[in-house]
Amino acid sequence: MAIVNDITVLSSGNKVFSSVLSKKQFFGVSVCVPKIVPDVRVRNRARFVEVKSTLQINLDEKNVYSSLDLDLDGILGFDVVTEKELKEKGFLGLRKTKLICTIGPACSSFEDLERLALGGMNVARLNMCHNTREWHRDVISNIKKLNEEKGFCISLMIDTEGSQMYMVDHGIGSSVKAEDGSIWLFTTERYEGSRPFTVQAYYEGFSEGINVGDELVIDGGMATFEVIEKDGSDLRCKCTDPGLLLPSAKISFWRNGKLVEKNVELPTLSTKDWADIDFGISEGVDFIAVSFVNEANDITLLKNYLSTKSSEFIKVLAKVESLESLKNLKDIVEASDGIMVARGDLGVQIPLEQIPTVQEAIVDICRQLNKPVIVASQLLESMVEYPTPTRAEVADVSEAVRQYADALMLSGESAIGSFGDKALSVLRMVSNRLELWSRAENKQRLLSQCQLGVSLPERIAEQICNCSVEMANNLGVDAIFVYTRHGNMASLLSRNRPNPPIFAFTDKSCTVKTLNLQWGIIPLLVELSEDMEDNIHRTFKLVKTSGMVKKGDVVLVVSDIIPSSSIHPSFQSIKVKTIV
Ligand SMILES: Nc1ncnc2c1ncn2[C@@H]1O[C@H](COP(=O)(O)OP(=O)(O)O)[C@@H](O)[C@H]1O
Ligand SMILES: C=C(OP(=O)(O)O)C(=O)O
Ligand SMILES: [K+]
Ligand SMILES: [Mg+2]
Repeated sequence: MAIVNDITVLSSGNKVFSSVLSKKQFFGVSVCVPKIVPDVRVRNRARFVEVKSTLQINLDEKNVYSSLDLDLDGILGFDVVTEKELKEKGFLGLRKTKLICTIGPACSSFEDLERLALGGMNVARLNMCHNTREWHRDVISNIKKLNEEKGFCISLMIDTEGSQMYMVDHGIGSSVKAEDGSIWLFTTERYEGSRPFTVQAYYEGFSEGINVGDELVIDGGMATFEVIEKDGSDLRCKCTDPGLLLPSAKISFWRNGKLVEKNVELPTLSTKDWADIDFGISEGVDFIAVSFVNEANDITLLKNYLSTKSSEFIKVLAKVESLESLKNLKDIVEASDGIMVARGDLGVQIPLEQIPTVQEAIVDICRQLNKPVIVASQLLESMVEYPTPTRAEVADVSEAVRQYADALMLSGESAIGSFGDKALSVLRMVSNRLELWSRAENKQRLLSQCQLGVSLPERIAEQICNCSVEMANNLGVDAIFVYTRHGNMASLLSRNRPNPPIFAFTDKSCTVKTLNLQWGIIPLLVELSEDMEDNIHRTFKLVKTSGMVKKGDVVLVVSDIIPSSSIHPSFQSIKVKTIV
């Protein structure tokens, strides 16, 4: 069977072909068949079209005629990056840990984004704290273009600004040093330019409830002051631990070694956040990450809002970055569609030495409760400036992978750094390495699971997934195939962190985008019918034609498509199939 690669031109006169293609959402696709091939497999935007019925194609420019058979049910939505990885490394070499890049001025052009896409970016994050909506809109349109025209599968996430206490500025744009014993005024007064030993505080109520004797800490320990006088809403403070004051540095207050919680006074979603959320809805993003979540209700409120806008398919992620969110962790995890361990701000609200254990606990509870979890901030911070990471950073990334986080996130490394691509490749290589190592070490170890399902069908689905993973690991199968509409079964499989990759076949593009964030899942868009035998038959044929599997490969098949009609019985099952 011949493969036509690098398909570029379709003569404009070829109405038949383009209309047939557009029926399958191949909008604006151009195809050129360079020579007459009797049995041709057309590779198109990394989707495989199986050739069957006859079409006469006339390519004027090249004056070539060819006869193609197109089986239009036979399209496999495979993204170019996974396809390449699969060819190079085989099933077990596929990376399980997903990668997120924050998009900023250093990586926002189409070419920059394409490089990140090729480097394995699964999700692009837009931090609404920075830049204009127009700027973000351009990035979104570039990402969509990459997906549509270049065969990538990148999901989109917006991250709300939230309300937070920070210094507006000390007026000079760069950092200033606070010397030991120096006296500084933290004021809510607004003025232009700089005043010596004066810092503008962003939030009007920043000093409410603060007493003389309390500690004012900059950026989780960069510098520390003691409050020596209150003057209206201003605070006069003496530097007790010298350090740097960076523009927009974060402020926290401490009393007797405990955080004075100011965050709870502020609304989790500000007026600007709601406007950004509306922007996200209209742009069709896949995830909204909510900053400074304090309680489950913050998430429920947004989820309810999304359903009134018929946008409930947008997944809501809670950023755990306040002391309050740690107190309400389980409820927040249950209410949300996923969690981000936002270590940047978390490190301002809890002592730094607690971050590693808190991270491990959050990652574990999320996996138990079947919610994807992202480890974020400062993973490779030194790479904002330097082309290689520190050994300690590599150890930190490895630890997050070893803990089985679903995804790792780059912030400044990609947004403003000069070595974003390199930082991404460090994440990719460290993930791959650690995953291989974990697999070798933990071969027979099953992860402990709590029971989530309440109803019998829910419990059956859960048991099927737990047992499937045990079987898959014990039998050493090459891949797990799961048929899933909303991704539930795929995610229950992923919760068990199996050795082989999970190929999730779904007919919903929003499910594809959601599953992109989850550990070990390769989502594939296909047409699914209610006849499961037919689905299996068709997809197996497709994966064989695409060269994805070869003779002798063993695949474990799991399904939870529950038909709406009674013609086909409910189909929840496990099968093991050998490719013939
Ligand atoms: N869309 C953007 N436009 C301009 N700069 C950005 C953008 N996104 C991120 N940045 C820059 O990258 C840095 C790191 O990003 P991030 O960690 O998301 O934000 P922050 O540091 O504000 O928490 C930011 O401090 C900011 O300087
Ligand atoms: C990811 C984080 O949030 P942001 O970058 O928006 O401050 C964080 O605080 O770690
Ligand atoms: K943010
Ligand atoms: Mg934060």
